[in-house]
Amino acid sequence: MAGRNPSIVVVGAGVAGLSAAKKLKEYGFNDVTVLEASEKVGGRVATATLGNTCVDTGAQYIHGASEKNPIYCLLKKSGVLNQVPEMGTEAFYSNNGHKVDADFARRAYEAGEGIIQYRGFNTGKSLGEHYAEKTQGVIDSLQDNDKKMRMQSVFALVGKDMLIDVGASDLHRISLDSWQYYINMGDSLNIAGFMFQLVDLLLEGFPKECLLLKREVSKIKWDGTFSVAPSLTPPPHDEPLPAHTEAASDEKVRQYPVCVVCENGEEILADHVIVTISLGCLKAQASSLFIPSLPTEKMEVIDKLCFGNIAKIFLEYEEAFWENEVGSISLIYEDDTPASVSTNKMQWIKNMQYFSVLRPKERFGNILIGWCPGDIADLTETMPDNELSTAITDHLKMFFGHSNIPQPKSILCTKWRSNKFVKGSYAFLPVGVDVQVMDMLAQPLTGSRCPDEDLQVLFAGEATMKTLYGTVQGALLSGHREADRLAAHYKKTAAPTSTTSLDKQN
Ligand SMILES: Cc1cc2nc3c(=O)[nH]c(=O)nc-3n(C[C@H](O)[C@H](O)[C@H](O)COP(=O)(O)OP(=O)(O)OC[C@H]3O[C@@H](n4cnc5c(N)ncnc54)[C@H](O)[C@@H]3O)c2cc1C
Repeated sequence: MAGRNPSIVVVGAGVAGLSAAKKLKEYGFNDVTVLEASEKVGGRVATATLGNTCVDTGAQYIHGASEKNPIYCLLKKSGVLNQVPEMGTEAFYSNNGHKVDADFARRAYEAGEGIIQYRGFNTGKSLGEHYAEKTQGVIDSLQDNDKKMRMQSVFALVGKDMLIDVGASDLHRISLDSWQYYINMGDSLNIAGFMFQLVDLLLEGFPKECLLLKREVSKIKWDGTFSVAPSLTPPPHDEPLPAHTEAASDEKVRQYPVCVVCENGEEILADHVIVTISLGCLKAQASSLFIPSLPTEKMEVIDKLCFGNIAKIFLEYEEAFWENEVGSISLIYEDDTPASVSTNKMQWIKNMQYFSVLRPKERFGNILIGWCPGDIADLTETMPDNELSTAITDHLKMFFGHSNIPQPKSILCTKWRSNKFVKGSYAFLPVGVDVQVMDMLAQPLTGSRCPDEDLQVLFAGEATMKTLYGTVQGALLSGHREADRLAAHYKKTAAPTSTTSLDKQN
């Protein structure tokens, strides 16, 4: 196969799919087709309109805003980061209707973060077990009962926020060893309202005709021999149609090992397919999507890994009821304890403890984003807007200690779990599963005729990166990894481009 111009299909136009396609083009592969099921590109980097504003319904933080992070570098180079405002201050309120001393809350919060961000190495324990044990140690060491209570409630807040970071419903389900290979690229930077520009940057220079929207892939047939008559063989997208010559009609029938079938009946033959659909979609469809079926080990990994969910609830107000410099509002239940950090659908509102402010006001108006995790996010997706709006308003009134908090003029709740083409937010590692299984998910499938050489089905996407899963940079680098794999296969080297220097860091 080496020596011929391979046909490569990329399934999914999220960050992983787009970055794979862009990198393949940079390597000089010129028969690359991206098939995207929905009518938009970007996947979990997404926007929606609220009032007159465009909001990021998916990713909005650069986790690790440093030169080590290719997303940070890309957005910095393009000037996007110059538009991002300061984060703003943190405000804390208690369910007694009082403001909590921000210095105390911040210090207690940092102490809790120090404990919860522990990286376990083959402990086999849950994050919940570890967190309850270590925070109890700190609380026991305090003399003052009032301080014990206050500290405990902030530790619980840290635990609840962690559920949002992971997309889970219970700290006891999350493996303490989740981050043993994780690359810490630095502090997080909130770029709410600006993340989507990343998608435009990834699309730059990518031929539009190679990107096919509303193409839901329903079958990936591999390890076969598929062919079209020579005259029907489609030319690479950026080449003109060949003149119909003697040589062309003498050409042998070209054979491909892969046939990608779309829901609309279209079939695209390929030498390689890079599958970038989410773990949530793999869980739902892997058993019927691939013909022949995926190997048992890969199916087991898909089954074992968890795919969480979070909801972002955008609340737009006529006037802000928070102070101008505030960037986030945290709500503390005084009787919460770190040992009890898990969700309870009957009391779902108790997991609406974190609100970020969409800044700057001049650009976005008065918008708060309420966040909630796991099964609470699943629940809010199903709730009518007016019910959500009333419950959240009453909740805020209780914490702010006054009744003149208005109803939002508009509300928008994300629906990632019910999104057929995503089915949740991001992957997480449950207790008892070794994070190295993500390497198995990333393992390509080779044809049975020539297993050492015949790369056919490749896998990218955030859940295939044990060092960076759940992030945009994880998705981007997984796409590059698979493009590099094909380039190595064909012994190609990348043409020097603007993004190449970023990739070298990895
Ligand atoms: C609410 C939310 C907040 C987040 N916040 C952050 C954050 O602040 N920072 C951060 O770094 N990360 C964040 N993430 C995670 C980050 O967005 C993802 O890790 C990343 O975008 C995943 O990219 P991907 O390409 O792997 O997958 P996806 O974005 O899911 O792309 C897969 C694509 O495949 C398409 N597809 C699915 N099925 C088919 C099919 N059968 N045929 C064809 N196409 C198909 C989908 O439509 C989709 O476009 C967040 C995610 C969510 C949901």
